[in-house]
Amino acid sequence: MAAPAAVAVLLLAVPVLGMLLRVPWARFPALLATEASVDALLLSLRTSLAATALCVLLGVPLALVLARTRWPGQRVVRTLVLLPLVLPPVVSGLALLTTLGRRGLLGARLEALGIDVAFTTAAVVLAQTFVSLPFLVLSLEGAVRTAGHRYEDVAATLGARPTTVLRRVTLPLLLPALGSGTALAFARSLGEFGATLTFAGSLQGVTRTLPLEIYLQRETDPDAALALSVVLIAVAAVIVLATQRGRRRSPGAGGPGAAGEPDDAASAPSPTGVDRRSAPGQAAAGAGPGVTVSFRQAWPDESSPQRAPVAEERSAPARRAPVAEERPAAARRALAATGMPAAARRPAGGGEPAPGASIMVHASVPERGVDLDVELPGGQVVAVLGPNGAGKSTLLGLLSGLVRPGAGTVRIGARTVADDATWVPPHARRAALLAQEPLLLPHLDALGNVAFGPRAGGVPRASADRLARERLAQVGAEALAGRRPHQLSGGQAQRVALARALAPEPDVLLLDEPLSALDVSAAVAMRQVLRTLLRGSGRTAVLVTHDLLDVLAVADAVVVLDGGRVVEQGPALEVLTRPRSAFAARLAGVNLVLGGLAPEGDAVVTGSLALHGLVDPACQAGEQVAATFSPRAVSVHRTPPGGSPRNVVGVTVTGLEHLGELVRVRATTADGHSLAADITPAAVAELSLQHGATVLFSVKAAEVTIFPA
Ligand SMILES: Nc1ncnc2c1ncn2[C@@H]1O[C@H](COP(=O)(O)OP(=O)(O)OP(=O)(O)O)[C@@H](O)[C@H]1O
Repeated sequence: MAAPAAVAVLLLAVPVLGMLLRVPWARFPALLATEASVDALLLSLRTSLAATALCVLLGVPLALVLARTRWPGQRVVRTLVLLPLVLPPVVSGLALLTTLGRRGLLGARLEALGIDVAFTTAAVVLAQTFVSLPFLVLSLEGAVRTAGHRYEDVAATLGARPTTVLRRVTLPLLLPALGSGTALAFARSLGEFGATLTFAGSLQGVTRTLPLEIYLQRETDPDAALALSVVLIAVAAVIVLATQRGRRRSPGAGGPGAAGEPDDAASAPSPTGVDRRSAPGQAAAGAGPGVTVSFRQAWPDESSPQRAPVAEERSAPARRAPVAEERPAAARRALAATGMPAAARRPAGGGEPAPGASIMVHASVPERGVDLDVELPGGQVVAVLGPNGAGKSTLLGLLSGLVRPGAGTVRIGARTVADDATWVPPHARRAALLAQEPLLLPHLDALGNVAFGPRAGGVPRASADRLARERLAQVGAEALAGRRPHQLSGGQAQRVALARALAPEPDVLLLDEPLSALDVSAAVAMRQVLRTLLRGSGRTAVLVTHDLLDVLAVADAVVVLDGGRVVEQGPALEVLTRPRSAFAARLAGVNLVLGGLAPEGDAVVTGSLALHGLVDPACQAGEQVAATFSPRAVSVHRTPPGGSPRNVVGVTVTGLEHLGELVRVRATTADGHSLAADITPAAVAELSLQHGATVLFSVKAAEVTIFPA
C-alpha cells in the first residue's frame, strides 16, 4: 500500500519540484515585471474574479434547485451542467464559438445588434465560467443534499421565519461548501486555457490570460514562462490550502458523539477549572432567583394564513394568545424584572405554571395512509406508541406543520393551525420539535443554539443568552455553553437540544424518539432530565417512543397507533394495566385476547377460543371485551393437564426467546392468536420444545382479567 502511495505522491510532486529548481530565482522579479506578464496577470485576475462571481450568482440557485426540487428532465439538466467537467476544454471553446461566434447561432443575431462576444474579454469570462460552473454546482449540490431539510425544519419549529432560516441556518450551513466551491471555481478559471484560446483568442491585455502568456513565452522566453508558472502554482496552492483549512474547520466535520467524551454534561471542565458537577435540579436552583424566570416567545398568534407579520402582532397584544391571563401575578412581576418585553415572556418550569395547550388532530394524510383522531387535554405528557410505520412521526408532523393534512383539522389550544381554509406555518405554531438526532446548528455553540429560538422571536441578545443559560442549567449542561456541537457527546448534544426546544416556551413540545440514538447510560441520564422537566410541569408534550421505560418515566397518557390509525388511547396506567391493542399488550408484557363476552358472562370468546377469567362488572354479554394474562401464568404441556379447572389452548410454537432466567415461548393458536408463556429452561428441555412443536398452553381462570375493550 505504502509503495504505490509514495509513487503517486512522487508522480505529482516531482515535476513541480523539478520546475521550481529550474526557475531563475535571481531574475524572478524582473521576469514578472514585463508589460506582457503584468497584463496577463491582471487580466487573469480580473476575468477569473468576474467568472467566479458569475458562478456564484448562477451556481448557488442552480445547486439549490437541483438539490431541493424534483421535476421532469432534472437528470438531463444535471448531466448538462456537469458535462464541461469531462469535456476537453478545446471542445468547450469550440461549442462556445459555434454558438456565440460571429457566424454562430446566437452570435450572428448579437452581431446584428452590434454586440460582439467572441475574441473579447467577455469571451474569456464566458469561457472560464463555462468550465468552472460545474465545480461550484457539484460541491454545493452535494452539501445541500447531505444537509437535507432537517436543520431548517427544526429551526422553523423553534419559531424562525423562512428568511431567518435562510440567513441563520441554510447559508451558514452551506458556507464551507460554498467557500470550497468558490475557491475551486476561481482556481479553475485562473488555469483555463483551451476554451479561452479557442473562443477568445490571444490578444495581449484583452484576451491573453496567464496560461496563454505562459504558453506563448514558452517558445520565446522559457525563463519567463517558468516564472509565470510559479505564480500560477502559488495561487493554486494557496487556494487548495485554504479549501483544506476550510474543510477541517467545517462545523459539520465532527458531529455529536465525539469518541471518548463523557456523557455527563457537568463533568466537562469549566473554563475556570472548577468542578461544576451538579444534578439538573441543583443546577437550576443554583441559577438564582434572578434567572428562574422564563419568557414567552414573541410568536405570532396565527390562526389563518392571512395573518399580519410578527412585528405588527408584537405591538398588538390584544390579538395575541391569552398569555397574560395564564400567568400568575407573582410570575408576571418576576418577568417584568427581566426587562424583556411583556409579550416575549412567560413563566415555565421551576415550579411556575408552564404553557400547556390542548391538542386536537382529526386529520388524514392519504399519501401516507394515515388518518388520525386524537384529542388530548393540555398540560399532559403523552406517549405515542406503535410499530414502525404506524404514523407516529406523521402525527408530530401534523402538529409541527412539517406535514400538511390532505383533509381535516389540527388544533393547538384555542388555535386552529390547519384545516381546509387555514394553514399556520411551522414557525408560527409554537410547537417545538426535538428529533431523534440533536440537530444542533454546527456553526453555533451550545449557548447560541439554545438562544436561537428566542432570538428568532425577536428577544434581544442579552436576554436570549440569559434565558439560554437558564435552560442549559435546567438540563445540567451549563458548563457546555461555549462548546460547539462537534465537541459534545451524543447525550450532551441531546440535552442541549432539549434546552433549545424549551427555550422559546412552546405551547407543545414534540419529542420524536429523543433517546433512541443514545447509548444506554446517556439514555438513562436523558430520561431523568425529561422526567424532571416534564413530569407534572404543566407542559404539553408529545413523546414518540418504543420504550416502556420512557412511558413509565414521563407519560401521563398513551396513544397507540397502528396502520395509520389510533387503536388505543387513555391514561398511561390504564393502557399498561389494561391494554386493548396488541402493541400495548406487548409493551406491557402481557397476553391479550380480544373477543365478545360469552352469554354466560364468564369468558371471552373469539373463533374457537374461549378464555374464562375474572370479569369486570362493567362488561356486558355479547359486547367486545379484552382478556389479559401474564406469560408467567401460562404453563406448557404436551398432554392435557389435570387438577384445578384451567383454560387449555392448543398452540404451535413459533419461537423461543431467552428472557433473563426464563425462556419466552411464543406460539399461535389455530385461529392465529399470538400467545406467550414464560417457563424455565429446564421445562423447555423436558418438553423438548422447538419451533413448530404443537403443545398446550394452560392458564388458570383466576389469572385472566376480562374488561371492556
Ligand atoms: N415523506 C414521506 N412520504 C411518503 N410516505 C411517507 C413519508 N414518511 C413516512 N411515510 C409513510 O407514512 C407512514 C407513516 O410513517 P411514519 O414515519 O409516520 O411512521 P412511524 O410510526 O413514525 O414509524 P417509525 O417508528 O418507523 O419512525 C408509513 O407508511 C411511511 O412509509
